[in-house]
Amino acid sequence: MVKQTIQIFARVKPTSRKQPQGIYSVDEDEKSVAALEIILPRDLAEGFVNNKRESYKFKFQRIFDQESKQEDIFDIIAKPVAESVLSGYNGTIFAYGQTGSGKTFTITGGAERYSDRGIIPRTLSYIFEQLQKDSRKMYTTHISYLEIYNECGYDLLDPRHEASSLEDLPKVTILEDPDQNIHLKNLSLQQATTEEEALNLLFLGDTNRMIAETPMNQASTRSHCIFTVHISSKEPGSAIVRHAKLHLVDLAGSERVAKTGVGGQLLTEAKYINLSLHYLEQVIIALAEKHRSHIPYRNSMMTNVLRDSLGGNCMTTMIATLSLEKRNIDESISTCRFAQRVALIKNEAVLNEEIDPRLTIIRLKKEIQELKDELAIVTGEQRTEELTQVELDKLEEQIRSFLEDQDPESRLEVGSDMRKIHHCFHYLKKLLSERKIPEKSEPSPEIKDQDGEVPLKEEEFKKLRDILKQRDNEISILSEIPGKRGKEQIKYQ
Ligand SMILES: Nc1ncnc2c1ncn2[C@@H]1O[C@H](COP(=O)(O)OP(=O)(O)OP(=O)(O)O)[C@@H](O)[C@H]1O
Repeated sequence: MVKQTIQIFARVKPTSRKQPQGIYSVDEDEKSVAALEIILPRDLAEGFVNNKRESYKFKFQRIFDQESKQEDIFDIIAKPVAESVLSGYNGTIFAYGQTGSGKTFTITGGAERYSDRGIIPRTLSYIFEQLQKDSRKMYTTHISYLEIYNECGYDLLDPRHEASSLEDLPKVTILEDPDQNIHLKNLSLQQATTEEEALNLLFLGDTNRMIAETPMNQASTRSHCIFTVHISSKEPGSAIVRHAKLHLVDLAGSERVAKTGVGGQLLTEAKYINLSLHYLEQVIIALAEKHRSHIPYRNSMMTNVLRDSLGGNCMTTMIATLSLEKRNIDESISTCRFAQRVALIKNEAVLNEEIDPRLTIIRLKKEIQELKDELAIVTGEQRTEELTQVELDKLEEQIRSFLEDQDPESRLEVGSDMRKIHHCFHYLKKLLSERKIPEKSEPSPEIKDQDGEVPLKEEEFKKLRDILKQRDNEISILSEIPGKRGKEQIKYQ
């Protein structure tokens, strides 16, 4: 088991306009962590969150400033997570930040240059490279791509996506088993045997992804997307299979509704996004609190799906994307605050191992066959599953002649074949049930007298009474004739 708090990183998006001096500073000198200081411009400070403060300082594992390359992001953030997924642990990387701060650029990448490839294509490339190198194990890789839009789940890899409108597509729903494991109904798992196949699935999903335009961002994604790589591994000959999932999550923009200046459908979307991010925040607050027993995962689809990634069996990393321009200062501070809370959450990642039932059946079948072969050598006859009809008839004939035999010493010899022994009992039971079994006569209970002695039977009693009577007579005769008494006495001596 690996116990670890959620790792938090910050990435600052390059600004197109000339950046006013002193909006933020990065302090990398601190030993294990880096600090990002956001300095409030004088004209903004008044009426802001806390107008007495002039700056806000936030700690991160590392801060990627405007010049950082996609390659650095992969090497430092994603590669260690991909490595632990290859060893059998669950992993999650999620990007959180306001619209246009670079979440999609970081997770998926930009389409213009090859070097702009983001975490997903680079991770796929790395994973397949490692799988090819490792000949000790057999691996299977599947991809799923889930979009959560207005609290409903959609399968981005559903081939009907292009032909149907979103409402006509089957919704992905959450099922919970008795062990509280989450299963997603209607979310397909597509096998990918090569990097190319996996990349094609990513492109297919991205094409299907919901895109809407807002005044703030010309191509802003209004949904949460979870790209998942499922890896199973097994050593040849072993029945133990390891399963690990890697969630790469691009959340919808975290900005507050009021600022985006949208209405109608987009306002509805924004409310849903805000609500689900609010629930995400609630889960994170609950997890960060000590001794809190109830975590409100069930409030939204996203927190349900990411249940393991937040406070569960997973190694999780968050990337706070920041667009540190003057107009975005408040959103940037709120993103950093969110990250500080996330950093308090402890996860416990365990190796996800299970015994493959199919392989166990194959192994047991092989073992049974070997035992049958051994038995056939010892008994000289090939053992089949059931006794044949000829064998059954012969056995029943044997039982009947045993029952008819009057010799008390006679025996029923069927050998050590358990199938024959069982059949004997069944057959005897059948015979007994067909015949009327006489009811047993109850023996008369022995009645004890007051002294606890068992009374004599009537015949014995009669005999003894007669003897007693005879003795009485003799005594009375002897006592009547005194001379005769002495004579008798002499006679007995
Ligand atoms: N680090 C970066 N380097 C160069 N361009 C970037 C960087 N980050 C973002 N961009 C560009 O900024 C624009 C907005 O970025 P992106 O679409 O990734 O934002 P987002 O946070 O995903 O927004 P949304 O919430 O709408 O999904 C894109 O054109 C993207 O190419």
